[in-house]
Amino acid sequence: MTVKKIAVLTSGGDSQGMNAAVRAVVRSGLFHGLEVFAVQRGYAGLINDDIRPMDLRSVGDIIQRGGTILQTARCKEFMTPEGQQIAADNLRKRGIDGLVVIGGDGSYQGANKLNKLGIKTMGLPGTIDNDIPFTDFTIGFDTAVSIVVDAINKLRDTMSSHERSSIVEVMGRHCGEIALYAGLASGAETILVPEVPFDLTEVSQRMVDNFNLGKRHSIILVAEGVCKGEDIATEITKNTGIEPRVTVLGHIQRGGTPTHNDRILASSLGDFAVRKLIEGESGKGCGIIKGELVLTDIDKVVNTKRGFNMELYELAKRLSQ
Ligand SMILES: Nc1ncnc2c1ncn2[C@@H]1O[C@H](COP(=O)(O)OP(=O)(O)O)[C@@H](O)[C@H]1O
Ligand SMILES: O=P(O)(O)OC[C@H]1O[C@](O)(COP(=O)(O)O)[C@@H](O)[C@@H]1O
Ligand SMILES: [Mg+2]
Repeated sequence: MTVKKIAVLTSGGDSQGMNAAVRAVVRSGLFHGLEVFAVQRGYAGLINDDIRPMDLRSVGDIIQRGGTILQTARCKEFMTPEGQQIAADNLRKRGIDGLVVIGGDGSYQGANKLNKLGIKTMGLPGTIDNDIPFTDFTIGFDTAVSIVVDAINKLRDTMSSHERSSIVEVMGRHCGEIALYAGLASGAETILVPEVPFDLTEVSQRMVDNFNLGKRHSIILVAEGVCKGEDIATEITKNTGIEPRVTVLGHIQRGGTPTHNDRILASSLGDFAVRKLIEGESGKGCGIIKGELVLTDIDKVVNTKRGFNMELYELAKRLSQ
């Protein structure tokens, strides 16, 4: 049986493009004759029954906005079977039989639980971390990388004027994708990610060699999942006497207007999720692989670790000599 009433929520860390995805789900659902509801504050809103009907105008003027108009939450209560049951019951009592969850790997775990409780659930990859498998990119990643690259451009100006080295700590909870892409795009000499072991003595020596080779500055990009940028700086100073300046970009990476890539990805995936729900699919994660929209069992998505692109990593290393 196909769905008649669906809901959409955003969960976990917000990401640029979540609004574009909400807009796509609402407008595509209405276009196909469904009733569409929005849940405020992710899974917390499901438990608190904070659910409202949406119309075409409720998602006007949001495609260009960062953050999420539906707000988001990290909800402990939803981690319990009792919380999940309340959430499913609140949807059911309104006759809502389909749910689109826009969030990261944690939110996918929650979507999987709701699917097992009989709610037809679709996951949309919304996180800056790009840590979800079975999609080349997550919504927000492109914008976050652009922000990091822009910041490094600025740092280069001052660092090269002083012939200094810079350590930039970027987000990525257990995942080095932001560091990898931003590092390659900004010409960082060293990229430190949780997926690849490294030796700080070698990293320190590389910095010294770079200056001896005539470089006027040196950039180390470290994913927060490795350690704090300050810890790397302390170690480098101990090894070499060089005093790198540390910049922690923090939540700046999660704000601002989404790039056109993120808006297009969000629009395509939001519409895809709705069409697949109508076709009777459920318990799937939506993704894009080599330009093609794909569905993968959400059970498989949450039980698979995303692979790391060693080719790009090696390329960044070769080109930053
Ligand atoms: N194993 C799980 N079972 C049920 N719900 C979960 C699980 N893991 C996470 N969630 C829910 O998803 C929310 C968002 O997850 P989180 O990891 O914080 O962000 P993200 O989805 O961006 O990775 C959590 O606060 C929790 O409510
Ligand atoms: O916003 P918070 O709660 O400080 O969380 C920070 C975390 O959220 C992220 O920005 C996004 O991660 P999630 O998608 O898992 O929420 C991580 O890169 C970062 O570690
Ligand atoms: Mg996550």
